[in-house]
Amino acid sequence: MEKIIEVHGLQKSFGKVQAVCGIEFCVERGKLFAFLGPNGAGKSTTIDMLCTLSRPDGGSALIDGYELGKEDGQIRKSIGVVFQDSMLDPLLTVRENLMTRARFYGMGRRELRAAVRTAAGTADVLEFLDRPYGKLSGGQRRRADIARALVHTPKILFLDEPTTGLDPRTKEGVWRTITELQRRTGMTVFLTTHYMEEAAAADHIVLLAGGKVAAMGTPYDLQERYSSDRLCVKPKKKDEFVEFLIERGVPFTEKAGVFTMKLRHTVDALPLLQQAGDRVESFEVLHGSMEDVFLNLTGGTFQEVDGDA
Ligand SMILES: Nc1ncnc2c1ncn2[C@@H]1O[C@H](COP(=O)(O)OP(=O)(O)OP(=O)(O)O)[C@@H](O)[C@H]1O
Repeated sequence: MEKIIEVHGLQKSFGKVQAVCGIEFCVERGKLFAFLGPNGAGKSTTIDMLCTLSRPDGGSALIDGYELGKEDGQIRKSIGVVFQDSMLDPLLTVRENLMTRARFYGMGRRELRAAVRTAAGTADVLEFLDRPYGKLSGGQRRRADIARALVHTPKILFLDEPTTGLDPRTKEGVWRTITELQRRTGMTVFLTTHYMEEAAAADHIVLLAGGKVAAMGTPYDLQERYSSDRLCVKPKKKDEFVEFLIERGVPFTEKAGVFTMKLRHTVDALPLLQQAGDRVESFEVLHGSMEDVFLNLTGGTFQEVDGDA
């Protein structure tokens, strides 16, 4: 697979605060890449450096084959960026905003109109193209922000928390726009998000904590390594079930009459349930989630999860 972003030992400090501490990672071309981490982990600082907005203190990065710090003009042509705070003029219509942006790229009149039409179609803003940006709803604004970032058909689209602050339905709509545009155009999308269901849809994840890479991999890899499935059992007789678990040395927790046991693999529930037989009134197997991965890795203990059952 071809790498479109390669980051080596990137560092940035603000006074005594080491925001980014020598991170290393790659992003493959055409993928949906999620950059995760708790507040203050260093995500925005990293994005600012990769987007040529702030100068790294050390390390290097190649973006679409161009060297950060030496070929920044080329990098700016290769990327589109949607920041947490919008850059559009509230008094201008969406079309006027997009035209203004497109002029930066030295397009001729015809090319300009076509670029605006394509970006508007891709980001699903055609319906309100001639309305002032300041009069749009939160979800419409986010789509217009995305259209602005697409106007010069970038190879990489950076989205810094694109769905934060939107109601669940609007969030779902904006998220659909992003995933559809990524699938249709094959564009590389570099996303930061605090929503784990969005992260779970990514092709690859890098999780940052305290300015360092805490983990990386596919959502599946991370869930396998840093979360565990759980078997929850409601027994017929509590005392008998406790005895059964202790006899077999199975660690458990109990809350309101429901016993929870960690599983290394989902199928490990089967022998335990078979042995427990009619001691069990009801049960369910809960799968490890990206939420668990995030909490395990950012809770201060960077330990791989051990299955206990
Ligand atoms: N311009 C700045 N001046 C001083 N400190 C800064 C500056 N920008 C960021 N920091 C500090 O650097 C650290 C990383 O911040 P950053 O904004 O990159 O985190 P983040 O992962 O993007 O967080 P969030 O999820 O809240 O957006 C934090 O401790 C922050 O306070």
